[in-house]
Amino acid sequence: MAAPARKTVVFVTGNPKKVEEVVHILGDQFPYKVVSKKIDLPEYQGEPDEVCIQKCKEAARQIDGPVIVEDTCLCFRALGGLPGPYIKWFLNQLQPTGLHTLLAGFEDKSAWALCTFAFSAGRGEPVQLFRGKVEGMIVEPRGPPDFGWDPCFEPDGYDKTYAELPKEVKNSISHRYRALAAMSEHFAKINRTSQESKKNKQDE
Ligand SMILES: O=c1nc[nH]c2c1ncn2[C@H]1C[C@H](O)[C@@H](COP(=O)(O)OP(=O)(O)OP(=O)(O)O)O1
Ligand SMILES: [Mg+2]
Repeated sequence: MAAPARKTVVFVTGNPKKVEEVVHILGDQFPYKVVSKKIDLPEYQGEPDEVCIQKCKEAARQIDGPVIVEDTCLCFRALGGLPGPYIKWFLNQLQPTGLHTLLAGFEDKSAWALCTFAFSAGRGEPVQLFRGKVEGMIVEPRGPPDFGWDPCFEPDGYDKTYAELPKEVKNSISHRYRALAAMSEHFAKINRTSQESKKNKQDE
């Protein structure tokens, strides 16, 4: 018998680099078939969880079916966690070099990258969040400027920036990897539970 078709979930993002990494990280292990749709959702303000919930509700409203979205923060310890969810505007105006200079007056160059994925089964359905965090340092940019602030973020335990690390390495340790691992684990658990209950019914 053919395997049942996997359900589809739409990853809504305006950022093709995120899509590349998500596809690479998930491979075909994820219970849903992920397709991406390029929509620039509003850049909401607030705490990271709140931003993600609003973003996901808007995506579910537009797609009218299962969706995932994600929001990425880069938080400087010396600045009390800013730019955080506003990193996109800081990066646009300052480039990675300027992000490093922003900390010139501070001894503490530590930062953390936080990725939050949000899932909703459809319009009006609840939103579930999955988070991944990586601690590191803000350094003078090194490596190819292919993706956002990658050249100025050096994850703890490595002497290379995200931009200098091979893609396979970034994608096996990153904030995005960790958040996706949490999301995959959640859906794998749901799948196991529903298969067990099906089996129990058959055995009755
Ligand atoms: O792994 C990353 N490595 C380097 N830079 C990154 C990464 N992940 C996001 N970024 C950049 C993109 C954007 O300048 C900001 C997050 O803003 P964020 O709103 O989440 O992304 P976005 O607007 O580009 O795409 P989306 O349509 O999914 O909201 O940090
Ligand atoms: Mg955005």
